[in-house]
Amino acid sequence: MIGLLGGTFDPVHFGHLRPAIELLEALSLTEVRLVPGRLPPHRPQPRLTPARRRQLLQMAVADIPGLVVDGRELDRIGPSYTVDTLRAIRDEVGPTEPICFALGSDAFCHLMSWHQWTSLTQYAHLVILTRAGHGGGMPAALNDWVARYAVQSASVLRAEPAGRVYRQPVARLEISATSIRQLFAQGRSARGLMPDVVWNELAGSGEYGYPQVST
Ligand SMILES: Nc1ncnc2c1ncn2[C@@H]1O[C@H](COP(=O)(O)OP(=O)(O)OP(=O)(O)O)[C@@H](O)[C@H]1O
Ligand SMILES: O=C(O)c1ccc[n+]([C@@H]2O[C@H](COP(=O)([O-])O)[C@@H](O)[C@H]2O)c1
Repeated sequence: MIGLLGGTFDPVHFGHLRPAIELLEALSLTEVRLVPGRLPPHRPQPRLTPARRRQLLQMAVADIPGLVVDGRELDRIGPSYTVDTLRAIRDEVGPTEPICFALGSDAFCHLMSWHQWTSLTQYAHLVILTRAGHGGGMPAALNDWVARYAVQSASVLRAEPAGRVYRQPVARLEISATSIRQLFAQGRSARGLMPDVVWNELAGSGEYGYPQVST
């Protein structure tokens, strides 16, 4: 059973990595693939280029067994729709291998606006990760939909290739890429919020406006 965590990763931080590691262990996954999007369909375009976000992600996971980068969305032209990614991965792994697509509870709340959202569970299970600072607010219609597919035991995920919704509690880390970009823009340190190798790279390059040049 493999896991996927899609995102913008602008930049990657411990709020991505720690939940991914906990997911790997809790569901005994063979691997968790971090899948950076090239052209997020739903938000302002990332500050860093696709190539740079891929490079930083690769640096971040280099020493973490079980976490790998899947760059297929960066290599694809057009909006990075998750349904296209899941369909492609399903074709690769075959019809029986369970796939778990994980997403934070904040992202999950917007699921009904995603491209062909009802088809997502044709290809994968959806795993909702608890996210600090996000107090719920799931639309009633989505709540009803979840109730039809939700399972309480991870063993059910293993027994079927796709089609279920599961909640995985993970460490509540109040870290976001938005707040990290703000720290950089203010010339403040973001050390400790991401692997040192990523921090050193970003701090040294002046990306996100760091350090501020005083006039
Ligand atoms: N601190 C966190 N805890 C749990 N899940 C998280 C956390 N940060 C991000 N995620 C989840 O990881 C996935 C990718 O997130 P993304 O790359 O957009 O990071 P972000 O910090 O939310 O970025 P931004 O602040 O730019 O929106 C999403 O499913 C998101 O919900
Ligand atoms: O497919 C869609 O229409 C769609 C709409 C919004 C978000 N997503 C996916 O949700 C994941 C988390 O997105 P984000 O905004 O937190 O980076 C990422 O894999 C996105 O591609 C996908």
